[in-house]
Amino acid sequence: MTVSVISKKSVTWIGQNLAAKIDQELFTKYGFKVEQLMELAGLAAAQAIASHYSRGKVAVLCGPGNNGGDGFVCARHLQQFGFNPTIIYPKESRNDLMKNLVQQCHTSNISIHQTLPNNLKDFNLIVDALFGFSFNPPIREPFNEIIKNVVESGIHVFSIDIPSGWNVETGIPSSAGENQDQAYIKPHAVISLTLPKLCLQNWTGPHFLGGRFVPQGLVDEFKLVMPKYPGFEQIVKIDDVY
Ligand SMILES: NC(=O)C1=CN([C@@H]2O[C@H](COP(=O)(O)OP(=O)(O)OC[C@H]3O[C@@H](n4cnc5c(N)ncnc54)[C@H](O)[C@@H]3O)[C@@H](O)[C@H]2O)[C@@H](O)CC1
Ligand SMILES: [K+]
Repeated sequence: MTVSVISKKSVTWIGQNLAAKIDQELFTKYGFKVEQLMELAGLAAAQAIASHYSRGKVAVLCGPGNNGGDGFVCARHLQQFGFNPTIIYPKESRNDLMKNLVQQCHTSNISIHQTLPNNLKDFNLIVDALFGFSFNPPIREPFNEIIKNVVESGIHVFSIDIPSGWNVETGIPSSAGENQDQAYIKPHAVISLTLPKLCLQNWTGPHFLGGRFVPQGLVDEFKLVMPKYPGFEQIVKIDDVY
């Protein structure tokens, strides 16, 4: 599958407040349910992974918030695409949305674990769906230890929306003068959702963009420049080529 490329300069790059505002309006003024957008976000992530990596064993790390929800949806679609996903879900959330996602994966025979498996080395890819645009450092346990182990494993990591542990606007903790003990994901590839966040502006690795669901009224209201998706595609790639 060939993914169309767009220029870095052809979209708006957004900070944490604007990302949260867009999110809120989608659910209030525009009447979306989180499940609807999460399904499209997780599907876009799975499509980006399938376009970029060979089929194999994938460990999907799911956090307690909606970024984690994207991870559960992504795992379901990866299974449909012929991958063999396993979910690692360290901090169970009590809300119905996450409970339903657990049930969907469980009944699809996708195994769900609380801690990293001992055989992590057997996995071909790790999907990072721990934290998205609502992450506020410093990172709390058990996530700091998990991220350290993931980085040490050397396995390629695909991050959803934001590499976990990064400050949403300033990027890796050390560059922001924050605590050096803070672990952070070093992604091999990323998919930004809706619009790319400021933390990735200087990042040069494979960068996908998905989340083709923002209504025109919201685009006009916040004066956003959205990606031009070709045809009926759900993902594009961001590059410096133009
Ligand atoms: N607006 C959009 O485009 C959409 C966004 N979605 C996803 O939703 C994400 C945002 O979801 P949420 O707002 O639920 O938040 P996140 O999933 O980014 O994170 C919130 C969770 O992380 C925990 N957390 C925050 N900082 C922490 C720290 N320092 N240490 C440990 N735990 C910490 C919080 O307690 C909370 O449970 C996006 O990044 C994206 O992945 C999609 O699901 C739907 C559409
Ligand atoms: K993430």
